Amino acid sequence: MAPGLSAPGLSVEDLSWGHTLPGSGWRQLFRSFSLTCPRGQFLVLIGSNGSGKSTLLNLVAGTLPAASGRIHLGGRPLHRLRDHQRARWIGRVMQNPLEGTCPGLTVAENLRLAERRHRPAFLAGGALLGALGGLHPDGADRRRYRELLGDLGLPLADRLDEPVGQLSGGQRQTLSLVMATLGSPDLLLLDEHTAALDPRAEATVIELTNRLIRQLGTTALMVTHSLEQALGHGDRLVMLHDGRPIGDWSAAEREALDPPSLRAMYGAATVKEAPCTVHDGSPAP
Ligand SMILES: Nc1ncnc2c1ncn2[C@@H]1O[C@H](COP(=O)(O)OP(=O)(O)OP(=O)(O)O)[C@@H](O)[C@H]1O
Repeated sequence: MAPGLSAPGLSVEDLSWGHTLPGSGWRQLFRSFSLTCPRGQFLVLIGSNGSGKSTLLNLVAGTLPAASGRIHLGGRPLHRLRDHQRARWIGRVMQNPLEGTCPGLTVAENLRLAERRHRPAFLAGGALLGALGGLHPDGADRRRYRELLGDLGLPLADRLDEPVGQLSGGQRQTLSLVMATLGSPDLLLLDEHTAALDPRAEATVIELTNRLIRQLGTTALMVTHSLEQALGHGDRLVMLHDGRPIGDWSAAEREALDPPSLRAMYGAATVKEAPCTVHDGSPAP
């Protein structure tokens, strides 16, 4: 388990959110949902289709407004911040490699863009000033990026001037991950970020994911459908069903599980009811 796990990380309290169903029905997906992750915890989220995994990430990221509830990150009330303020503290990688990067811009320009997102423009004397200059990376930027990518052992270090549209899906997802973690965000949200990759690229991206999370001490929520990933990565595994946590295991407790036992739990009929509130990865009573 990562060090410093007693510091405040992510806290979701009493979250409610629902959606209309085809026709005129209503489904209350999250009802008084709470989840606490100490700082630096790497939490893996699994669950059947429609169980609310991506929605939970969207609610935490603020891209979907919650009907009610409070979300704090490192003690900051995320639910009260504006989008650009939240973006400073949260890095995110989506499932589709095309979503996290701008294909027409080069690798260096994409990195520059990500850097600016984490340190947005500010007002001084009535004028809007870019905290880090323009979009075009200068010599110092390029040296920094080459060093960063080189230190991470990524061949992208030699491809700074290539348009991102020319990279493979795996390379784009690698770049998305580096971009998402560039400003050392307090929270990293990973939404099935390896699902569209071939096994080799998946292994590269998941290894880099582990390394970056540990290096930066970032709290992370990773959604996956891969039971192998769920059983092999992270400090804690939570299973959602119908907007409720129905399993919550520490890395040590997870060792008693295997893919067939997890798969069996996906069927609601075989699932033991669990309370809506889970804290710190301790086993549900
Ligand atoms: N913005 C939205 N408006 C209305 N309904 C939504 C919205 N976002 C999600 N939903 C609905 O909420 C439910 C949960 O969706 P969600 O994408 O969170 O599931 P999931 O667990 O991530 O599933 P999957 O594994 O298939 O990606 C679904 O029924 C979905 O249709």
